[in-house]
Amino acid sequence: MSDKTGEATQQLTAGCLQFNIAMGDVEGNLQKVRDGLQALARQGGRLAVLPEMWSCGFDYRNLATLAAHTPQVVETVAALSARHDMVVIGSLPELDGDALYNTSYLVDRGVVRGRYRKLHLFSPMREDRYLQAGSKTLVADTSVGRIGLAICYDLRFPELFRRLTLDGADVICLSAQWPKPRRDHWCVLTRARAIENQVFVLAANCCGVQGKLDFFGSSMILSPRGEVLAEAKDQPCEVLATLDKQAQRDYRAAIPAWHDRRPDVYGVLT
Ligand SMILES: O=C(O)CCC(=O)C(=O)O
Repeated sequence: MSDKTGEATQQLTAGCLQFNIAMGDVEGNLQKVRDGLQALARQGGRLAVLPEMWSCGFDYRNLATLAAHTPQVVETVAALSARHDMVVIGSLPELDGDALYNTSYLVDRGVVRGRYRKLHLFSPMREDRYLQAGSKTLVADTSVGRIGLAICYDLRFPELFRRLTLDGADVICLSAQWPKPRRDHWCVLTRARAIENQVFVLAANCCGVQGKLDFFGSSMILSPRGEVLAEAKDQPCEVLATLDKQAQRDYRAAIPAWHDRRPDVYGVLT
């Protein structure tokens, strides 16, 4: 599919942490992540994906104050990722000057390898009034392979996932707070993005109630064939699966949709 595989690990144990995000409670949420990463590490996890805005939720009124904690939160996550020999990905509020972003941080064994600012802000919930949109995609080489990042509503934009795959991602990690009643969209779209790009998709959602919103969980790990390798129910938990990179390469060779594309006719993506 791409010669930029960034191949590091043939068999990768990877997981999503699903929990109930307590609005505004940075220390409480951080403790859930400490516990969850430890549980994943005990089961051999080398890659962990956390939900969207996991440190505090969308507490818009206090977001600038809460975002001021983010550098410290990222430092703590970096220390945990080093201790557990892990790549950890999840979105947090980021304050840059006066601007606030919904930013996914990719931390690899103690080092921040990249940041991705959410491109598509969810206007039905006024995210675009409080936050600035990013303007760049991110695919990074890590100790577990080449990883592309996306956040929640981004899932509805196949062009982004195609771009990440064109840039060599073999795993795409999505942090989300995807509420009821749109579970069917979540299930279909995570699967579609995996199948159409022949990538692994790790999609971490939150669960429980936050204000008026009720979250169904269903964090997912999908194979490049679209098989559901692991799926959470609606309670706090971690889900894990083994990602077989050789099987991914074999499948891409067997169904060579990538080579058979016709961007000369229909696409500007090259
Ligand atoms: O697209 C959806 O249905 C949910 C998106 C969302 O809640 C978000 O991006 O925060």
